[in-house]
Formats: sequence, C-alpha cells, structure tokens
Amino acid sequence: LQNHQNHQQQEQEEDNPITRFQNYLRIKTAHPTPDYPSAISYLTSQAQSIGLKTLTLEFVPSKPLLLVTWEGSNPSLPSILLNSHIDSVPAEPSKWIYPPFSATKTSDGKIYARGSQDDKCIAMQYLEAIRNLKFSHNFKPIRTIHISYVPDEEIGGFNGAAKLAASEEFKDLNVGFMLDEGQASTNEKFRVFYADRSPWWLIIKALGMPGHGSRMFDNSAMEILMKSVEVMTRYREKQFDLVKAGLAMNSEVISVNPVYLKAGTPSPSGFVMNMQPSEAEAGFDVRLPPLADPDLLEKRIADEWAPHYKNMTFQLSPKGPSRDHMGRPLMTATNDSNPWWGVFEKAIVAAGGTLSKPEILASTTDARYMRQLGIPTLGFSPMTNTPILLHEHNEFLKDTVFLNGINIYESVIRSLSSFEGRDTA
Ligand code: MET
Ligand SMILES: [Zn+2]
Ligand SMILES: [Zn+2]
Repeated sequence: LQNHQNHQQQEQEEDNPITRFQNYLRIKTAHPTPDYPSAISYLTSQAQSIGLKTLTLEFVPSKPLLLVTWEGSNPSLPSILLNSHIDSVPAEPSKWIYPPFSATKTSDGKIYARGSQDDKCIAMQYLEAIRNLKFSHNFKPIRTIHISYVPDEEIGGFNGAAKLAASEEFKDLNVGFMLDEGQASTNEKFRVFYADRSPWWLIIKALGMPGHGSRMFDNSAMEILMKSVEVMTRYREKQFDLVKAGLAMNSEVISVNPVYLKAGTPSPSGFVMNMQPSEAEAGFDVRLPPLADPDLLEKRIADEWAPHYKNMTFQLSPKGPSRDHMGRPLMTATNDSNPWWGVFEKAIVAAGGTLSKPEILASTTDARYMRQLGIPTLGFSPMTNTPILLHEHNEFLKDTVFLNGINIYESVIRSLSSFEGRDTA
C-alpha cells in the first residue's frame, strides 16, 4: 500500500503533458459557475512558461478571455487562430464512476473528466505542440499563431466568441485561417468539420381553461400542448428515419429533440393533482443543417407546431448567425478553392494520419462567428478510436490518444504557419 501511495503521489508531482492536462481538467469549468479566473491563470502560466505572449480581455464583466501569441517572422501575413472554449457543460457526480473533476487516470490510461473531450484536450494540445516545436525542433513560424481561450461557448458564445469576433482587437489579429473543436472518431481516421448546424432553442406554450381534474373538456392547455408534441414527434421520426435508412447523416437533417416539459399547479408536496392547469410549455433543441431553409421551418412552427388559432405561442432563440456576410450558408470549402484545405490535409498525412470525408458537425461551435466574417474555419479535435462522449456521463480520453494529438498539431501548426502561398481564394 505504501508503495502504491508513493507511486500515486509521485505521478501527481510529475510535470509532463499528461499531468499538465490533468491539472487543467481539475479546474471546475462547468456551468452554471465556471471558474474562469483559475482556468485563465493556469493557461497564462503555461503559455508564459514556453515564452508566449498573453493578453486577457474582458468584453463583458466576469467573462474573461485569453489570447496567446507566438509571433511569426512575417507578422504582416494573415495569422493562424486556434480556438478552444474554457467552459464545460455540467456533470452529475453521482452518475460517474470517478468524480468529474478528478481527472482520474485508470491503469489502461483513460483520463476521466468533464471536458476531457469537449474541449479541454485541444486547449492543452495546442500549447504542448508549440512547446515541442519551439524547444525540441527549434522551429520558427513564418505566420503568427494565436490561441484564443473563450468563455461561454456552451451557452451560446454571445459573451465570448461573438464579442471577440466583433472586436477591434480581433481585427488586429488579421486571422487568415482558424481551427476550432471537432468531435471524436470511433475509428482510426480523423474527422474534420466544414460547417456546424445552427441551433434554435424553441419554446412552445399552450393556454387553456383550467378545470377540475375529473372533468372532460376540449382544449385544456395540456391537451393542446401534448397534441402539438405528437405532431413534432412525427416530424422528428421522419427526419430520423432518413438517418436510419442511411440516406443522410445525423448532421444533415433537422433534429427536433424535447429537452423539458413544464406544466402543473405546484403545491408544497408536489403538484395539485385535481386541477387541469391553464398553461403548459415544452422546450426543444432544434438544429438546422446549413442548407436547410430557416424561413420554411419557422413557417412550419407557426402553422403546425404552435399555431396561434390553438392558443399557442412560441419563442425562438438564439437568433445567431446562420449565413455569412454575403448571405451564404456558413461553410468552409474543402477543395482547391480554399488553399488552407490542402495545407491542412497534407499536414495530417505527414503526421501519419488519415482524414475521413469532411462532415457537417451535428452540434454547434464558436466557429460560426468566425465563418460569418468569411474566415475559413475547420472543426478538428484529434481523437481517433475514441467513443463520442461529449455532454455524457463518464467522459474520458485515453492518454495515448491525447499524446498522439500533440504530434498531429505539431505537424498542422508547422505547416499552416509555414504556408507562404496565396491564402485567399
Ligand atoms: C448552441 S450554442 C453551442 C453550444 C454547444 N456546443 C452545443 O452544440 O450545444
Ligand atoms: Zn465544445
Ligand atoms: Zn459541448
């Protein structure tokens, strides 16, 4: 036992890429109370220890973001931006096999933590890759490389990446190409994402006459709401059938998933049971692929899911960008028209990796704010042979996968920052 404890203690005191990753994972970055100050101070000290410049910005009080810079030999060329959000979604500790902020490493190398895949891995891999390029390979970039660590991605990014993208400071970075988070791959190929789906958070409400719990009458709020939910469920099934039949990817259809139901007359012991309530509401996470017609969907909501004539109302948020400044869908080209694509793809191959066919991301990232400005942006998190566990219980990443990701970024950062060709289509 003594030996085992010594071993554990020794491991904890060591300073290597894995322990540095674990220390970052231990910072409690989950909503609703993400510890941004601790995360920023940790990342700042890591960046400074490898001689990088750091700048903390606070566009919104208590929503700090960190910019890290490795200046290139030709800073007049458009720069490379690597983005990672600091915050994480909540975790339910009682449903995890290890506490979600313990970053426990098992004997087979799995590191358990909320954020291990989404996306605290890339935050540290960017820095570790730069550390290796600088000190082991004596590499000097031509283009300047920036890393942005932003708050609030998981709640929409309005006080994070959106504010950054709209700032003078951002304009001054002169970003030519950006990498943001992607998702794990369950096979040996790396996944890359050229677009996100747009998020719509939809709340539908029904109003009706209240009545005695025993009474039969038409158009109670509950009845109206539940019938509407049935209509939406049928739509959801039709979309899902396309996926199940192999006709579309999950990210290529419109998803409509119920996330909450709210109704009833509260009482000290729960709900009043003999009362049919006068209001009922339901919340849905809706995601639109970049080529879906938002007007058509909004019309469907107004006509079929929450029609006014049925005493229903609806709210849609966020109304974030789903088009670029030219009104085109937010997609980054993955062909010769985008010179960065070839540079990126070759860098993966040079590091011994293979890319699978570029995809639309089923979820949504901060990349949309930069794509909106016309900046080519790819979603990429180098995790192969890994179950996709973002937002789930027992999120983990294997140490070997994390370390291999550092190699991949070394190659990617080296190639992107050395690229001297024409960088716009
Ligand atoms: C809707 S803003 C993005 C939050 C999170 N990344 C998600 O996809 O749900
Ligand atoms: Zn994420
Ligand atoms: Zn997430």
